[in-house]
Parts: sequence; structure tokens; C-alpha cells
Amino acid sequence: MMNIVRCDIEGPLILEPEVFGDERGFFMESWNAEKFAAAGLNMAFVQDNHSRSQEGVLRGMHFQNPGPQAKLVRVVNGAVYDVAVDLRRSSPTFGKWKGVELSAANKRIFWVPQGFAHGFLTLENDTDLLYKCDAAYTPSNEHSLAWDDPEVGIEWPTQGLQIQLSTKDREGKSLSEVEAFVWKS
Ligand SMILES: Cc1cn([C@H]2C[C@H](O)[C@@H](COP(=O)(O)OP(=O)(O)O[C@H]3O[C@@H](C)C(=O)[C@@H](O)[C@H]3O)O2)c(=O)[nH]c1=O
Repeated sequence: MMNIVRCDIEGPLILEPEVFGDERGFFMESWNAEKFAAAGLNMAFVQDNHSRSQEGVLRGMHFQNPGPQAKLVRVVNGAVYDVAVDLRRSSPTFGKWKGVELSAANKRIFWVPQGFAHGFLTLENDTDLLYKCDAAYTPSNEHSLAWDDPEVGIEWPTQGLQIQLSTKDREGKSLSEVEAFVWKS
């Protein structure tokens, strides 16, 4: 049985799949349409992504609008601190964030619904992060919320890490600047 942990923000979920270990290694279902639908995750994925990052890489906080993407995120090598920021304009938790450690060891899967900005900080070298998306990548609709926006105030576990950002993410915007682009529902 998969364990489902709800968050204090309505929407994101932490999924803890059942892991079957034996002398060969382990087996787990990382996605099962019927079982995940029973948990309310009833969607058609259209894209699977894989990124590898070195320790201290911070990618985010990204969102698309129009064309919002829900994401099902997991780590198969290494570890990340993964964060979702609620950018649903009419949500009572607009601007609030949820962070969770995802690792090859804990095998947690993070469900980030549509209308959230998503990003992560890599805690180990050669961290492989896989995620499924329910809408295609459309770069012209993509926006970057600054990872360190003081109004959002994400508490990143940066201690001892040399943070590396893409050019795009160094130019991330503040919450008030991206507010014009967020999902209205
Ligand atoms: C995201 C993406 C990128 N690309 C290309 C564009 C670019 O040349 C190269 C690297 O893109 P980026 O710098 O945007 O990659 P990255 O910073 O890893 O972007 C990702 O960050 C995480 C936090 C997310 O949530 C994702 O949705 C996505 O935005 O890959 C695609 O072809 N398809 C895609 O779906």
C-alpha cells in the first residue's frame, strides 16, 4: 500500500510507495494509473523529464501559464530538497511553500499540482531527478520566480553548499512581479 502524506497547503502530496526488497535489490511501482487515481491523481501525462545535477545546483522556481504543468517528481540517484510554491491566485495559501527531501534512499514521490512554481536544490553530486508532466513544455509561457524571494521566504538547506544557478534563474522575479502571470483559478 502506498502511503499518502497531505501537506498544510491543499494540493501537493508526498507519496511513499510500497518498496519490495529482496536479495536481488528492490521493486516498486513509481506510477500506476489506477492506484494513483484512487488518491485523486487522475491525469494524463504527456512528458517525462530527466535532469542530472551536481551538488549545490538550484533549478527553479519555474511555472508555465498559460499551459500550467502538474509534476510528479522523484529522485533515483542522490538527493534534493524539492519545493512547490502555491501561485493559485484565489488560493488561501497563495505565496506559501512546501519543501520535502526526495532521495534515492527514501524513494518519496512529490506531487506538484498545476498552478504551483517548482524548484529544487541538489544535496549530492550526480543527482538524477525524474518527473512526469501533464502538459507539454512551452518555453514562451515559462516564468521564473526567484528562488530567494524574501516575500516567499523558502528555507533552503544551503549550509555548506556553493549554489549554482542558470542564467535564467539568476534573473528570477519577485512574487509581486510574477503575480500578473499566475494562474487565476
Ligand atoms: C524543461 C525543458 C527544457 N528543455 C531544454 C531547454 C534548454 O535548452 C534545456 C535546459 O532547460 P532549463 O534550463 O529550463 O532546465 P531546468 O532548469 O532543469 O528546468 C526545469 O526545472 C524544474 C525545476 C522544473 O520544474 C521543470 O519543469 C523545468 O522548468 O533543456 C526542453 O527541451 N524541454 C523541457 O521540457
